[in-house]
Amino acid sequence: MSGLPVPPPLGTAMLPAGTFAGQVVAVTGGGTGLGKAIAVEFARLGAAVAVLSRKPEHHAKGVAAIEVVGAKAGAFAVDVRDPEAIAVAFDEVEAALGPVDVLVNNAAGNFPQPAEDISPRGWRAVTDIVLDGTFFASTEFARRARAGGRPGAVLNIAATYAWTGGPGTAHSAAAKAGVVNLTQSLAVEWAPDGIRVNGLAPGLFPHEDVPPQMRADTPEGLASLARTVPAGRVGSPHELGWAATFLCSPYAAYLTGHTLVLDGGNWLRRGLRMPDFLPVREQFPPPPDAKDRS
Ligand SMILES: CCCCCCC/C=C/C(=O)SCCNC(=O)CCNC(=O)[C@H](O)C(C)(C)COP(=O)(O)OP(=O)(O)OC[C@H]1O[C@@H](n2cnc3c(N)ncnc32)[C@H](O)[C@@H]1OP(=O)(O)O
Ligand SMILES: NC(=O)C1=CN([C@@H]2O[C@H](COP(=O)(O)OP(=O)(O)OC[C@H]3O[C@@H](n4cnc5c(N)ncnc54)[C@H](OP(=O)(O)O)[C@@H]3O)[C@@H](O)[C@H]2O)C=CC1
Repeated sequence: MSGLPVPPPLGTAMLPAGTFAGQVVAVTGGGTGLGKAIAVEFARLGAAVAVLSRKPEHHAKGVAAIEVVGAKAGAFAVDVRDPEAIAVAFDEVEAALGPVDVLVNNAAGNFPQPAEDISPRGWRAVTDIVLDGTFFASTEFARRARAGGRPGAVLNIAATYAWTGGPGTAHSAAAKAGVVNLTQSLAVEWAPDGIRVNGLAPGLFPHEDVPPQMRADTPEGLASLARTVPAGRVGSPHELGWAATFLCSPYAAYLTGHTLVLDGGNWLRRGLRMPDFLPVREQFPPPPDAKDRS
């Protein structure tokens, strides 16, 4: 045995068919990577899915992937850093598909860089998208659900370095830590309204849309990444979709305020004896065309 068993293939149902029939699910950043995989799993279970993000080319990819599994889809232009634009996008989703029942806060920005090299605008871009964007979208969702007397579910996509921090991720890790904490505050505030708020923290889930600095493109690169994980492999995006649909489903009706880690045991692998320490500047050397911010 060289690790944990492999999962069933893409397309295998985990929850009963129609679990989200008649529901509208909004996924921020649902046109690429993990957001797209999550959107597709909701669609497979009967939801109409709204993709909320900035770029038309990502809208087209998300809608195509959702429609392929036979579900209704729509794409709506929004920058989650702008609360007024979020309100407009929710109006548009309601007009096109109906009121949102499930919100997945998946949109993120990230670029690995030593902390002292992150410019103020770079810091704000990442933390505004990840933490402020999650807050703005969640509160817009909850105000509408409460006004309509509808229950609902919010799922916040975190990362395992939310608990540990880590080299090259000062901005992203701080923002994700805020997201995990926000998940807990909103869960307790909104439980009386029938709104559950949970989180999902992925480990290593490489895919074609992740920015070049965070990619493992070659088979050798992927194999070497897999060897770093106790499970012996990286995650498949549809596995994240299964966890996401479970957390937002009626089968998790008593589960709120929890952030589930899905990482093949990776964040627990620290031992008494570790590989030689590699300083952040050796892990993430500046690209040749990097701006000189000194
Ligand atoms: C190997 C397996 C995978 C491992 C994954 C590990 C964990 C992954 C976690 C993730 O979150 S993956 C998600 C990553 N996805 C994205 O980042 C996609 C979207 N990204 C963006 O849109 C940009 O990168 C952005 C910067 C986050 C936001 O874009 P925006 O248009 O608002 O900003 P800009 O005006 O372009 O830039 C603002 C500011 O940021 C600086 N900056 C941008 N990119 C970089 C970079 N690569 N390196 C250094 N600095 C960067 C940019 O220069 C601006 O600052 P100033 O120059 O004006 O000071
Ligand atoms: N891939 C991995 O291994 C890991 C990923 N994660 C998390 O998983 C989630 C998905 O990441 P992943 O799929 O890998 O990355 P992607 O880069 O593929 O996805 C990021 C998405 O966010 C959207 N987005 C970015 N900025 C904004 C904004 N200002 N407003 C609205 N949408 C925005 C982008 O769409 P657009 O450009 O159209 O706006 C894009 O679809 C993120 O929360 C990430 O932090 C966590 C740990 C590991």
